Amino acid sequence: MDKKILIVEDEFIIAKDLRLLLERNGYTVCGIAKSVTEAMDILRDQTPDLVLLDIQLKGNLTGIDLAHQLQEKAIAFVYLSSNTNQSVLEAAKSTHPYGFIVKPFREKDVLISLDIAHYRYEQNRAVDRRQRQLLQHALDQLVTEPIGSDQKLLKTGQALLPYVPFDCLTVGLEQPLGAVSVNRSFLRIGYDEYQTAGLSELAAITGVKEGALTAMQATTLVPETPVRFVNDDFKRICQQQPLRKLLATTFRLQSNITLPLHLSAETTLVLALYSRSPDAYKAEQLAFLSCLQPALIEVIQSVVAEKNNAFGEQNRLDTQQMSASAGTTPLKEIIGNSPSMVSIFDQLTQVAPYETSVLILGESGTGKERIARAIHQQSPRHAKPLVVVNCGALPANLIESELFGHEKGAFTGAVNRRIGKFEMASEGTLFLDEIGEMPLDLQVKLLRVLQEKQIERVGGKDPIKIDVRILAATNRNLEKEIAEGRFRLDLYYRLNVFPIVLPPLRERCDDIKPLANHFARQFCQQYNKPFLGISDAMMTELERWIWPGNIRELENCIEQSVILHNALTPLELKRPLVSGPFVNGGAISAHQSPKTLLDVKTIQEQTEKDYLLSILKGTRGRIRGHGGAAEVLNLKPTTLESRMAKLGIKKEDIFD
Ligand SMILES: Nc1ncnc2c1ncn2[C@@H]1O[C@H](COP(=O)(O)OP(=O)(O)OP(=O)(O)O)[C@@H](O)[C@H]1O
Repeated sequence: MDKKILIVEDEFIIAKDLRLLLERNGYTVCGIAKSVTEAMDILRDQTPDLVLLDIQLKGNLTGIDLAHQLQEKAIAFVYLSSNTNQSVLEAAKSTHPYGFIVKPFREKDVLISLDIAHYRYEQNRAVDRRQRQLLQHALDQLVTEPIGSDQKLLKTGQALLPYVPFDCLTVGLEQPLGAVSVNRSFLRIGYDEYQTAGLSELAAITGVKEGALTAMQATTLVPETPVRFVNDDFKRICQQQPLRKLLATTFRLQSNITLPLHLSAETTLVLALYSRSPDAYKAEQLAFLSCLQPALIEVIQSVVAEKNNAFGEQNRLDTQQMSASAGTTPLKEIIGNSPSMVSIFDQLTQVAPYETSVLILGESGTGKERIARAIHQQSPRHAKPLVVVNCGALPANLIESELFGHEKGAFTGAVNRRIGKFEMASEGTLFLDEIGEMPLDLQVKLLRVLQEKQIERVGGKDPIKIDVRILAATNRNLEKEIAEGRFRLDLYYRLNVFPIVLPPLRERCDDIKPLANHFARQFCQQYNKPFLGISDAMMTELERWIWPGNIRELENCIEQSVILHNALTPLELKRPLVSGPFVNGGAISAHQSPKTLLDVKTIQEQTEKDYLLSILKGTRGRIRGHGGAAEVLNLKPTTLESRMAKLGIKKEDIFD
């Protein structure tokens, strides 16, 4: 075996037992630490293959704090705990452990968990190597591709996208004097659609003059090495760098990786990837990009060589919508172009080719099964079956034989031998829908099957090897289920290797229109009726509704309208949506994400209008003098009046 393990456990007896157990099975225990400080001391001299990590430790710091350090060092770790507190679980989950062993544990559980952790670690490394090779190849090809500079920069970003997804990519060149100019920004507005902005365009969108933008650029320091800013670090860097803050607020960006590419002794090109998720970027992704710096430098040098003035002089207002494949998604049957769906497509494309288990989470009717089907379709197993099991719909006494099969005579009524779903899905994919509904005793059996990769038919004697990829879904909050004792922590960790969280339809209003058109076209075809579009009135109603039943409810509503519609006119809503809360007031609501730069401006103006109105209401419409709105806002009264006129704020709005 010859693998080095570090045990971080403050209970002496457990730590000693673990040491004996591991050594008995050929592992080397390179140390036992009772606290994070002791563990860090050991890690200064030793690099273990894996760390067994208790969550509650002696001292102020917990195992979760150490996990963050281990992540940075790319050392695999497995939690060892009996803690089922929901917030602790959430925090532990966010550190992406390689496994979770629940105390008290059996020797076999520990050994299997370690095997799985090593396997996953090796697999991750192999995937990483393969991804790097593929990307290296794609970048090498780009060097000689005869395309324009913007297109080449964008294609460079697109090549990175499956490995390091982004919502906005900025490319800037550090001038010999030290100032950086953000010369090109590519804002992602669809799965494969981008809007390009130069410096002057950025000035137009943000309302900050070009001169002021240039001044902000001058204060933006270029990092020497690649850096990553997530969560609070991102907020902090935005406070220090006004240009970053401006980009972040304008495009709602929340995390970033910045990659300095040193083209020569004096010239550095800065490539920055931004995401709308606060913790989009992991340490591994930073390491991954760092390794690719030489290949990226070559591509950029080819751009600079082909078009020497590509950066310095091309900052004209230049709005372009660039699209590699005209707004299509990778999966035609999954409709959605909102930023959250684009992010789901990115995750799906990332995980589909591998053997990784995927846990799909989301409210009922958000499309979990559809995503599972798409993962199977995009995987190397697509020619083999996808078997779907609804764990919630099976009677408890039948579920075991349904999953694992049974031998003839195994129980009353078992007149023939029967193959279970695991065997049916052989070499394919098994989708365990509603996994949160599975009875506890079966969860234990399922975990063993997943770990040992073999099943036993009910009433059978010999184990049968299985080769199945597992996808699971639930609309339940599994952390809460665990905290309340209805779901096993270790099974959760086994399944939750790659979670995909589907947002409800009310959080992605941008998708309502394309989905409605898609369903209307589909049902018109099914009911043999002409499709002449959806009336504006109906679309407005659809976009205002909060959709408690999600996509399935929208689908039913459209079907009903198609059935009841018999005129050669656009589709109308035949039955009103039952009264309820509306979400959207105007053309672009706060719930919608900006799709174009114009949308960004509209949202900004709306926000400003709302803000000014709230102040004006507070001062009962008084603008001038002591306690007036101008004083509150620290503006000249004439400036405030002209802003009000520009935003169309009238007296009636203040007193309505
Ligand atoms: N993005 C999408 N594009 C087109 N149709 C979709 C999309 N998402 C879901 N649907 C449709 O909406 C309906 C509900 O989807 P699905 O059954 O996948 O949801 P679910 O989350 O698995 O629901 P449940 O939790 O109730 O099992 C289905 O008819 C599906 O075809």
